[in-house]
Amino acid sequence: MTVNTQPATERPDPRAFGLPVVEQADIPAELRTLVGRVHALIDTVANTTETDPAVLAEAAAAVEEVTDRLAAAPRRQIGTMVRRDLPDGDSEYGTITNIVAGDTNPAAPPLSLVPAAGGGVHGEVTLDTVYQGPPGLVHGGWIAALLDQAVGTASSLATSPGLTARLEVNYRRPTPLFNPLEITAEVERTERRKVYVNGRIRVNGEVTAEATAIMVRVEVPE
Ligand SMILES: CCCCCCCCCCCCCCCC(=O)SCCNC(=O)CCNC(=O)[C@H](O)C(C)(C)COP(=O)(O)OP(=O)(O)OC[C@H]1O[C@@H](n2cnc3c(N)ncnc32)[C@H](O)[C@@H]1OP(=O)(O)O
Repeated sequence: MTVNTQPATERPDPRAFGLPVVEQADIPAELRTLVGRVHALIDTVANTTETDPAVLAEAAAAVEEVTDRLAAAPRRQIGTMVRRDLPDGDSEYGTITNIVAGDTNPAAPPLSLVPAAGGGVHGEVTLDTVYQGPPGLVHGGWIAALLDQAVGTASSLATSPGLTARLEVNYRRPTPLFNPLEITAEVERTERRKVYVNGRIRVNGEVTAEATAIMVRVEVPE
C-alpha cells in the first residue's frame, strides 16, 4: 500500500470535526522566523552559564514584555489544523501546534514527513540539547514521540487519520544529538479500523530505534 492510496479529496476535512484550518502558505514568514528565534531562546536558556542576577532579570523582563505584546492578539482555537501541500501534489492536515511537527510550535523540532518513493513516509531532523536525555543522547520519550508521529502520518496518508492505540519501541542503539536522524514509517496491513504500522530511526544508515504500532482510524461525523 502506498501513501497515495487515498486521494486528499477523499480524506476527511478537519472542518467536519469543527476544527479551523489554516493554509500552510498563509503562515507569515515573520511568524516562522519568530518560532525559530524562540526555539533558539529555549536552547540558549537551557544551556546558559550566565549567573549575573541583573543580566538574568533583564532577560526575563524582556521575554515577559514580548510575551505580553503577543498575548494582546486572540489565541488560536485549540485543535487548529494546518493544510500542507506535499511534494507529489497531494496534501495533508496536521495540528498546527503539534509538539513534534507543528509549524508554529517553538518547542517542536520540527519534523517534516513526506511520502517516500517506495511507499510510506520519510523525514530527516537534527535534534539539539532541548531534546537531551542521557548526556549527548536523545531522550527516549522523544524517540517514541518521533516514531509516533511517523507511524501516525504514514497511517493517515495511506488510509485516514487515527489515534495511536498501541506503540512499541525497541531502543537498539543510542540516538545522538546533533546528527541527522532519518525517520521512516510504512503501513504493513489494515484490519477494519486498525492500521498496523512500522517505523524506525536511522543514524548514518544504522537503525537506532524501531517501532510497531496500531493506529485506530477515527470515524468521520455524518
Ligand atoms: C480529520 C481531522 C483530524 C486530522 C488529523 C490528521 C493528523 C494526521 C497526522 C497524525 C499524526 C499524529 C501522530 C500522533 C498520534 C497520537 O499521538 S494519538 C494520541 C495518543 N493516543 C490516544 O490518546 C488514544 C487513546 N485511546 C482511545 O481513544 C481509544 O482507545 C481508541 C484508540 C480510539 C480506540 O477506541 P474506539 O474508537 O472505541 O475503538 P474500539 O471499538 O474499542 O476498537 C476498534 C478496534 O481497535 C482495537 N483496539 C483498540 N484499542 C486497542 C489497543 N490498545 N491495542 C490493540 N487493539 C486495540 C479493538 O480491539 C478493535 O479491533 P477489532 O474489533 O476491529 O478487531
